[in-house]
Order: sequence, then C-alpha cells, then structure tokens
Amino acid sequence: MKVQDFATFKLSDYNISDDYGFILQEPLDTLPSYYEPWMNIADNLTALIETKRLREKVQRMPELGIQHLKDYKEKVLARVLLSHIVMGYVWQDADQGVVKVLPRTLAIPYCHLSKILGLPLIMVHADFVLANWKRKDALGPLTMENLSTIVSLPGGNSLQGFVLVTLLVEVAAIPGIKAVVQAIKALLTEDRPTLLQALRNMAQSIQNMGEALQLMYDYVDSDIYYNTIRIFLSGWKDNPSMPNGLLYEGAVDEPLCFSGGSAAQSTVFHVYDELFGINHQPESFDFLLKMRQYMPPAHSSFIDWVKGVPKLSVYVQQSADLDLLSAFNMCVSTLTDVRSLHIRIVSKYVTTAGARARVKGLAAGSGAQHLQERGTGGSLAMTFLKSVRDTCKGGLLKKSTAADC
Ligand code: HEM
Repeated sequence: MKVQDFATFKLSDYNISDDYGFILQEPLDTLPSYYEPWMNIADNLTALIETKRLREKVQRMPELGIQHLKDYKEKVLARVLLSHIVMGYVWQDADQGVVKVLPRTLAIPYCHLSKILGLPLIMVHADFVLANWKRKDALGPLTMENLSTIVSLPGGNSLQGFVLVTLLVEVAAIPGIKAVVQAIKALLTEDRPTLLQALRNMAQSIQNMGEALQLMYDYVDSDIYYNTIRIFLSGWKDNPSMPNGLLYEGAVDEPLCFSGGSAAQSTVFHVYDELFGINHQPESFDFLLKMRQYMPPAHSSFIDWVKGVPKLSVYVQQSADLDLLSAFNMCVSTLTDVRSLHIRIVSKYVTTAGARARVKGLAAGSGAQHLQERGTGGSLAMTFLKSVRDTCKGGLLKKSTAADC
C-alpha cells in the first residue's frame, strides 16, 4: 500500500462510522406498516417462545416480500427481527423437538434479505448487538441506563445486560479503530510522533474495552446465561441435535449448516490481531477466519485492508525507538489482559455455571446439551481461548540489543 492510496480512504467505504465504529448508527426500530406481522411477532418474541406459541404463529404468518424495504437501515432492521425470530423458532423447545425445516413464510424473505446484505442464514453478532439497540432518551448518552435492545429473547434483564454490555465494549473500541487508521497513515508517511500518539490512543481504548467487558459481572447472571440465553445463540453446524442442519423451505434445496452467534464475530479483535501481526495457531486461526464470514462483508474487507499494510511490528522493531516499542507493547499487553479477563468470564459463565447445572440435574433440561463447554460459535471454548490469548501475548516485541544487529 502506498501513501497516495490514503488520499481517497474513508472509513465509511467499509460501512464503519467515524462516530460509532462498527455499531450501526441510530438503527431504526420500526418497519413500514406492511411488515406489521413481523413487528408484532418480534415485539412479543420472548412471551411467544416462553408459552411455546412462536412456531404456530410463524407458520400462520403471511409470506411477505422484501420489496417494501426502502433503504439499508430498513433492510438491516428487518434482518435483525427475522434473525431473532429464526433463533426463537428453531430453539423454542430447546434440544427437545428440534425442527428440521424453517417454514417458507420465514425462510423466503430471510434468505432474500441475507443475500442482499451478504450475511449467513443465521443470527450473527451484527444482528444481535451492533444493530439491536436504541436509546431510552433520544438525546441521552450511550450508557447502560439509557439503552435497551430493539428485540429481545428469553433471559430477562440478563439478556438485556448481555447484549448491551457487548455493545458497550464496541462503544469503547470506537476511538481505537480511528487510531488504527491514524497509525497506518503515520506508518506510511513515517510520521513517528503521530504513530506514537495513535498507539497510545489504541492502548487506552483497548483498556476501556476491558472495563466495559467487566460490566458483564454486574448485569448478567451466570446461571441464566448458561441455562437460558446461550441456547438461543446456538447454531446448526456440528450440532448433534441438528445433524443435517436446517432446510430453508422454498428458498434453498438442501439443508444448510451454520455456526451460532458469538462475539468472535466482532471485527475489532480481528483488526487488532492483523495490525499487531499476531499469528494464531492454525486451528484457532481457522475458527477465527470462519468467523469473518459471519461479519457484514464491508467489515471483513476492512480487516483485509489492515492486513495489506506494511507490517507495523517490523517498522517499530527496526525503528529502535523505545517510546514506539513501549507503546506498541502496551497495546499488545492490554489486548492480552482483555483476553485473560474474557477467559475468566467464560470460566464463570460456561465452566462453573455448567458444572452447577449438572449437579442440579438441570443440564438435561437446559436445552444446551450439545454445547456443554463449547462456545456458542462452536469452538472448544477454553482450549481455543487460551491458545488465542497466549499467541496474542507472543506478539510482544523485544528490545533489540547491539548483539541483535
Ligand atoms: C458472558 C459473556 C461471554 C461469554 C460466556 C463468552 C464466551 C465466548 C466463547 C465460549 C468464545 C469461544 C468462541 C465460540 O465458540 O463462541 C468466545 C470468543 C470470543 N469472544 Fe466471548 N463471551 C462473552 C462475552 C464477550 C464479549 C462482551 C466480547 C466483546 C465484544 C467477547 C469477545 C469475544 C472474542 C473476540 C472472541 C474470539 C476469541 C478472541 O479473539 O480472543 N466475548 N466468547
């Protein structure tokens, strides 16, 4: 990449907002009246699932076309609503009475919309979090107190907390993503003072992401997460309760398999790994690469763009500038710390909560038999997460000494 390539660079070309990062800026929360049948179901989704009436409702739903969705935001909202309805439809009865077919009333518009938006036929992080938020007070800040989801799933306040804490991690990442672009430009122009400042801004932003992540402990109950929430994020790939995947009736001829929703589909961490030159172990990297297919295509193209720039780690190492090296290492070690915190969270919300559920004999009824200690994205959670964290730590640069030259 050359300096002149920067002349036309705009974050918005990658569907990234200067003010909101990867989050969809001010999502709509209502569709045109033609789509009232979808809105009605989405508004009552939790109650319909809990009273086991959702499947019947969906089967009786009229088959609506997507031609009345005028612009991008309406299409995104429609996809958010339908994605949640799909997850509710499939997992209404948890592992018992799993469906093999998604009825055409839901499958046809869902497949059309997903094709236009370039997303897989299952709910992803972008549906569950990035476009699923609204302010209670329209002029108020992006804080826990002033936010709610547009559409919800079972899990009550913990479900709200889970979505909104994840959103706040994305909010904390916004200045860091801007600093990534600033750093790349400074790297290309060899503007060391600006590069130093950009790295310091990134380190601060990554630290703020960790502080936001910590809120999980305050807002999400681990038993509710383990026994209720995660079933609705599960996928139908490598899932013994849906060995053949799901048939999207009237839209696709063969059943298809997709991984469940996971914040491994958040673009932020992938961008940092590419920028800092973190080379994950092949198996972990393979999983992370698959997760890029579950991101809005423009966001995963941004990762490719970052990957294409000259190696920042090589530049910093060769510069022998101790301030740059220490700012670079601060970024990598803070990212490692966030990953260690995330591992502690998974230990509480998956490992320990799972053990408790098994002691109480809840596991059989929890509906997440196939998940056990797997992540909702389908990875062998702890092995994968520790490998990713340790490789991240391995990205720290050493001070070069005279002997290295
Ligand atoms: C109760 C809260 C959470 C739990 C139990 C949890 C669990 C997991 C699990 C099990 C994985 C492994 C992949 C999979 O199979 O899904 C994973 C991956 C990941 N999660 Fe979370 N997660 C939580 C919250 C978050 C939040 C709020 C974020 C930040 C946006 C996040 C970011 C990630 C990332 C980036 C990965 C990929 C691994 C990495 O790059 O380090 N997670 N999560």
